[in-house]
Amino acid sequence: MRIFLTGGRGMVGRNFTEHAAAVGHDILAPTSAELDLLDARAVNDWVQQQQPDVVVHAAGRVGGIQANMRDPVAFLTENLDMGRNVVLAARRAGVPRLLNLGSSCMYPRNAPNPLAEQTVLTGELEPTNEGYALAKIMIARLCDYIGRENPSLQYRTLIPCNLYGRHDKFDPKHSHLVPAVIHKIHEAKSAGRDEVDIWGSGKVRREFMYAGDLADCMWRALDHFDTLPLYLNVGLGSDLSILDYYHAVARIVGFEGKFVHDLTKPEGMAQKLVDTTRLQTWGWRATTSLESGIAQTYQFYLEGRQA
Ligand SMILES: NC(=O)c1ccc[n+]([C@@H]2O[C@H](COP(=O)([O-])OP(=O)(O)OC[C@H]3O[C@@H](n4cnc5c(N)ncnc54)[C@H](OP(=O)(O)O)[C@@H]3O)[C@@H](O)[C@H]2O)c1
Ligand SMILES: C[C@@H]1O[C@H](OP(=O)(O)OP(=O)(O)OC[C@H]2O[C@@H](n3cnc4c(=O)[nH]c(N)nc43)[C@H](O)[C@@H]2O)[C@@H](O)[C@H](O)[C@@H]1O
Repeated sequence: MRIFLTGGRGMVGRNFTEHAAAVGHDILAPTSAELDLLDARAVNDWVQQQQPDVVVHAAGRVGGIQANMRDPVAFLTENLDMGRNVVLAARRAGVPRLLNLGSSCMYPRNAPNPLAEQTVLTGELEPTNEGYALAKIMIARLCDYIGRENPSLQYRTLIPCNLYGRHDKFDPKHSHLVPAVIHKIHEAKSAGRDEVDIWGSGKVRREFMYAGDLADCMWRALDHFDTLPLYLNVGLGSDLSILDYYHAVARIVGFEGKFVHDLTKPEGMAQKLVDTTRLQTWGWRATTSLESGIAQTYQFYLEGRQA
């Protein structure tokens, strides 16, 4: 396959290109410096020229709860503009297949957990990431509409739960929970501190999948494109409390100190667990345990610090 991968240098993109299934495929993955996805004309020209068999849209402005709260304008407009430019360029060039990456933030804050695909757009969104979620919903819907108008174009959306893994972002300004906790606990241990702060009560729940598993699912999606529903949740089907993640990282890093709660920090959704019924019927499940995923991510973090 000749694949146009956006976001090829990001966490999802790198896990996708590093997967064993990537061997033998022609993956075109320009960086943002080579192709700015905010530039509609450049994206159109590029797709027309390259004529890929499939587009995998894994670029975006992505970050944890605080980054989303700090910069809702950029999270909305950049994700909307990139998505629109990529999807419309694919349609204009007649690219028959497109795999779009959504996010579990697309679900209403009060939708019943586990979050089923048909509950998108049935209620108000979580305010801490509303801008990002709005953009994600619009691009997923754009993909639906295109398929309705032209059934020969199969544009599908995967809706992953929270992710972590190799090539994650560890800078506290942008990081999601798991890389943030790895960085905090490693720093505390290295400095001989016996206390680490947890944002919030530690009681809210999250479902974190290893990005290598998502990459495996994406490759299966490309190999079985005809069987993909319009929206497909990609998750583990189980979640843990924030405190559980702190304990899991502490075990791997070897930190024996205590945790204190910073209740001034935001908590976001109380729970965000995706319904995996459709995923199971489709025939895929994640295989990396939390311990193994955190150990591999911590190894990656340590290599980055030595470099
Ligand atoms: N991380 C998660 O927890 C999570 C969970 C659910 C869904 N997702 C979805 O998965 C996808 C990938 O996320 P990720 O975690 O891999 O993000 P990431 O690591 O932040 O990577 C984002 C990528 O987008 C590219 N990009 C940003 N602005 C661009 C622009 N103007 N032009 C071209 N490329 C641009 C960046 O390219 P350069 O590096 O070349 O600048 C980067 O490679 C996103 O759609 C995200 O919403 C992520
Ligand atoms: C998948 C992502 O979900 C994101 O929501 P969301 O799960 O709350 O994003 P995260 O930042 O991964 O997780 C936030 C949850 O972890 C708690 N938490 C505890 N300690 C920390 C810490 O040190 N750093 C961080 N970041 N959180 C921490 C935080 O209170 C909140 O309940 C969206 O904002 C994004 O748009 C994205 O879609």
